[in-house]
Amino acid sequence: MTKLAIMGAMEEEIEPLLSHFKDVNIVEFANNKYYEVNYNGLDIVIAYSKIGKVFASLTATTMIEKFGCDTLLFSGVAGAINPKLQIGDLIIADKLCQHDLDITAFGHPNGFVPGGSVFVETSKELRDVATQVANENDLKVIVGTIATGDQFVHSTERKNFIESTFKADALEMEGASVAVVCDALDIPFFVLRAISDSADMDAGFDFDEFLKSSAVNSANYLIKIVEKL
Ligand SMILES: Nc1ncnc2c(CN3C[C@H](CSc4cnccn4)[C@@H](O)C3)c[nH]c12
Repeated sequence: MTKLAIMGAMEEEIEPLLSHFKDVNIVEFANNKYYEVNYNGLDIVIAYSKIGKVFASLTATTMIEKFGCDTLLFSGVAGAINPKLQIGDLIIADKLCQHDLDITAFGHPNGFVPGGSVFVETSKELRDVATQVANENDLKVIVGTIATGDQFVHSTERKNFIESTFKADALEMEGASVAVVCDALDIPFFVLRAISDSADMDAGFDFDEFLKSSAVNSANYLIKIVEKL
């Protein structure tokens, strides 16, 4: 029986999801709150990790190892790199990387450490469900590469580095952590983001303006995917 983990990084990314459920049981653990619900017979654990790769790794690991989740979906917002991505647009990750992981001093490529890999792929099965839902609901969704790093990117210089180095389509601060954890624990996972800004000098202003509406875009699409699982 599937037990689903639904994760975000910020409260604003999870709040639009939690509002769909009643009878929520709250479990406090490791300085965080985990919300347990049952939806159409599906046991679901929902949490927002707090910002960044370390918190995201802790939450993803907890949802799998402590709560016994066997599938993990991430919903949230992201900065756009691919110019086809406008604010509010949806992107599903086919693979993710860490743009700030750098031991190039030892001849390794950006995003690589021994024992790891530059890119981690998401679950094709979950992506196929998502694509079917997008087609059924006439939703425009891009499938692409998402780059993760422990920084809010707000400069074209950093954005261009990420684009040229990883050919990434969007960037954020948690997805690749979830990818490494789920890959290591052999848990199918899926990362969905809606664009909140363009990671350039206006990113901070756009982010503040569009966080909520973009988080709702992602959450509404995710709920439709959950209903298909
Ligand atoms: N340009 C960008 N660069 C890096 N990441 C992002 C994201 C995705 N999320 C949003 C949030 C920004 S930091 C944060 C801190 N305090 C308040 C709000 N956000 C962090 O969880 C990563 C959207 N746009 C991004």
